[in-house]
Amino acid sequence: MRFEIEGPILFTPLRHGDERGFVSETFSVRRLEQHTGPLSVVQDNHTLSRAAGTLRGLHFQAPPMAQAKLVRVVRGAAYDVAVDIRVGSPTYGRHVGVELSAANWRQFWIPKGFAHGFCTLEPDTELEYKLTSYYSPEHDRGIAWDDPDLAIAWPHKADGPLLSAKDRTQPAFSTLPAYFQWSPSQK
Ligand SMILES: Cc1cn([C@H]2C[C@H](O)[C@@H](COP(=O)(O)OP(=O)(O)O[C@H]3O[C@H](C)C(=O)[C@H](O)[C@H]3O)O2)c(=O)[nH]c1=O
Repeated sequence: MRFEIEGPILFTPLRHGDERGFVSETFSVRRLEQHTGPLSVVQDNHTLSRAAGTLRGLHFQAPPMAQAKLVRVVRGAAYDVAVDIRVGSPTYGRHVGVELSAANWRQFWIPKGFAHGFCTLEPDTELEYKLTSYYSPEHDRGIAWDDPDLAIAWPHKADGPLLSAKDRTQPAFSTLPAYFQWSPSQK
């Protein structure tokens, strides 16, 4: 599935079931490259968030260490969000939000030029996500999860999400430098 915002892709790999269970090709470069163009995955992350209502985001890495991400939930469920931060994009500042879960088996492709975050919907939620550039703390950047200009309807609890100290103090979207430029031909 594609969205009004050009770039993000949501898809569900097949699960080949039999009486033992199933086999699923959860990652295939040749299949993904048909939609994303040339791909070079260099890192795989696995995160565990113990409490439902844990929110990690909104994060991205600045060029030249910008990352495209392929996200899936292997246990539990999460509301996963990608925000268009490509200056000049007709959908600049708008976001796509999707529910990813071990049950729905969905995967979410988030190209470079997007900030990423998720809020868990169940306890002990685990995500695995593939990255096209290595982690670089010096290039780690963020935007406030609750920025009014982004107006993301996070499914956190009434008393607010569980956040890292870093995520409690991320800058406002309006202060974001032009890290990414949009171009019509971009995949
Ligand atoms: C992301 C990352 C973190 N770390 C270390 C650095 C810290 O010692 C510890 C926690 O890092 P941080 O608080 O940045 O982790 P998250 O809040 O989950 O950050 C991630 O959250 C959102 C969802 C993202 O898409 C990014 O991958 C990333 O920004 O793991 C590493 O060693 N390698 C890594 O790739």
